Amino acid sequence: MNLVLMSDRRVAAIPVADCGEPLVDVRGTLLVDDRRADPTGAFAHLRQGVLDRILHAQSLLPDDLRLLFIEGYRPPGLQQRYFEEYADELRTANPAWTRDQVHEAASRYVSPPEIAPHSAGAAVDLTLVHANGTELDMGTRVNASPEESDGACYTDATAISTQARTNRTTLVNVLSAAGLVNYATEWWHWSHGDRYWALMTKQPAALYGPRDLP
Ligand SMILES: C[C@@H](N)C(=O)N[C@H](C)C(=O)O
Ligand SMILES: [Zn+2]
Repeated sequence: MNLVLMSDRRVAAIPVADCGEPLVDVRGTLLVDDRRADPTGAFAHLRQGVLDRILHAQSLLPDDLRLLFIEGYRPPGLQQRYFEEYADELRTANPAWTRDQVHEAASRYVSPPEIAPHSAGAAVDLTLVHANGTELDMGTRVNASPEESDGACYTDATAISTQARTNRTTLVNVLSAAGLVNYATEWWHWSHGDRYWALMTKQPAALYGPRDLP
C-alpha cells in the first residue's frame, strides 16, 4: 500500500470493536521522557496490549539500546487542539488552499480528532537512547513537522545521514517485529489496535477506540 494518510476515508470507515482493555501507566516499566508530561500523567498511559508489544520490541534491541517513551494517551480535547492549531498554521501559510487541502495536509502531522490513535491509547511516540540515556541521531527531533524538517520526518526520507538511517532501521525492525505499525510521515509514531493499524494490516475492525481516561 502506498503512503496512506490519517485523513484517508478508508481509515475512518474501519469499525471499532473496542475490547475494553485498560489504559495502564507505563512509568516504572519503560524509560519515560517528560517533554510531553501533563499534570495528571495522562500522557504516560497506553492500552495494555500496546505496552506489552513495546516491551517485546525493546527486548529485541541490542544490549546497549533502550526505547525512550515520549507520549502515549492524548485526551480527545487535546488532540482537537493540536489538530486545529496546526491546521491554522497551514491555512495562514497557504491562503489559497481549500478546506479539504488543509485537512489532508494537517493529517500528515496530526490525526483528525475523530480517528486519533493517541486518544484510543493505541499510539506511542518514541525514540532510541543508549543505556546512558543519550538519544540516538534519528535524522530529526521527535515531533519535527514536515515544514520544520523539510520532509526528513518521513520515515523513509533520504536526506538524512547514514547513521540516522541505520538508527531508524533498528527502530523500524524491532517495532514492526512486535506488531506495531508506523505512520510513514513520522518515524517516531507507532500504533497497534487502532483504525490505522487495522487498515494497514487488513484487520476487519479496530480493537481500541477513542476514550476518556477514567
Ligand atoms: C503530533 C504528533 N506527535 C502525532 O502524534 N501525530 C500523529 C499523526 C497523531 O496525531 O496521531
Ligand atoms: Zn504520535
